[in-house]
Amino acid sequence: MKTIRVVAAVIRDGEKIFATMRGYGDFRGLWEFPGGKIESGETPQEALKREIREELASEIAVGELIDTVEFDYPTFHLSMDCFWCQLIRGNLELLEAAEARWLTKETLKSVEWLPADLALVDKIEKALTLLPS
Ligand SMILES: Nc1nc2c([nH]c(=O)n2[C@H]2C[C@H](O)[C@@H](COP(=O)(O)OP(=O)(O)OP(=O)(O)O)O2)c(=O)[nH]1
Ligand SMILES: [Mg+2]
Repeated sequence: MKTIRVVAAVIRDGEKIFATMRGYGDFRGLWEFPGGKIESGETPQEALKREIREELASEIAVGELIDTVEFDYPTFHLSMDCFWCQLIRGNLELLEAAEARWLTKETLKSVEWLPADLALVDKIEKALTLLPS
């Protein structure tokens, strides 16, 4: 099975996390973290900054790796590096996504996530619970 290498940005602002809904394709209507496929010659961090420019017309700072998600979809294997990120510049314009929300630990599971994201969302929920208040 072919492996697709993807990077995803978990953009955090205090207690809130930014999530987007896919507006097209097989996963239309499901929620994800913005990002996309790593192109040849790019580091994951470079790919992520490029994707956020392309999808959201914004600049991010890429922080620590949260997790590398490994997930078998029916037609491909997904290997996805997920990073904590912060917005540096721009207004997170939805150039591709159908919808976006800032979610808190209370509302993180109120949207329907892509199947590969469920374990990651658990990890993020725990991290948000441990934030100093
Ligand atoms: N960006 C992103 N992709 C995810 C997540 N979870 C998940 O299973 N995926 C899958 C869906 C896609 O099959 C794959 C790559 O995502 P993508 O469609 O964003 O790639 P891309 O931005 O390069 O878009 P394209 O040019 O290929 O249309 O990763 C997630 O949280 N964020
Ligand atoms: Mg994308």
